Amino acid sequence: MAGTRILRKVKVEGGYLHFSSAHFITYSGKCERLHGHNYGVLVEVEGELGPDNVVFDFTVLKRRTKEICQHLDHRFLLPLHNAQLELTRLSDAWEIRFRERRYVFPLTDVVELPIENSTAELLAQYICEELCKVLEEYPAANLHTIMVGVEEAPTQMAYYQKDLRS
Ligand SMILES: Nc1nc2c(c(=O)[nH]1)N=C([C@H](O)[C@H](O)COP(=O)(O)OP(=O)(O)OP(=O)(O)O)CN2
Repeated sequence: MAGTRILRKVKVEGGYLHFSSAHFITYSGKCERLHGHNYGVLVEVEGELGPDNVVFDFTVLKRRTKEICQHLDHRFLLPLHNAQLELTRLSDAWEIRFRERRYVFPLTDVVELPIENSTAELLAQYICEELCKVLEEYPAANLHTIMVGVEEAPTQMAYYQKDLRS
């Protein structure tokens, strides 16, 4: 029917869309012990068909998501806006204090993230916002939403979805 809007989805997942990082989160006034995850990432983009009969090019989406994963890979995920942590940037290291606990990580081993906590939810949001910056380089008038999922383990995943039309 003329004028009917058909929405489609493309998804990239698996392969090299992963990162292995160390972290801890704070919750309920407590702080987890330092540990790591092999995180998996998925991205879904929803929209109408573009001029090349694709919603968004898988190849580009994978490559740009991989770049973000590489930025996080083999690093300690430092939540810069966590009010429960006392953070001090030394000349060569980040010092992190939570009550009597004290961690010191070399700057080279840390990725500084503009988030409150390195939960899967906020990591998904961070990756999504970084991808949105990247998408500005491509024609995107046909796109409606983008969703990023971050898998901490096969049993647990968090998603963040953003409306690209508002
Ligand atoms: N909604 C969320 N809940 C939790 C998050 C999160 O990011 N979002 N994160 C954690 C912890 O960081 C933790 O790494 C995962 O906790 P948990 O699955 O309990 O830990 P285990 O791997 O030890 O669990 P088992 O499956 O029992 O081995 C917690 N919650």
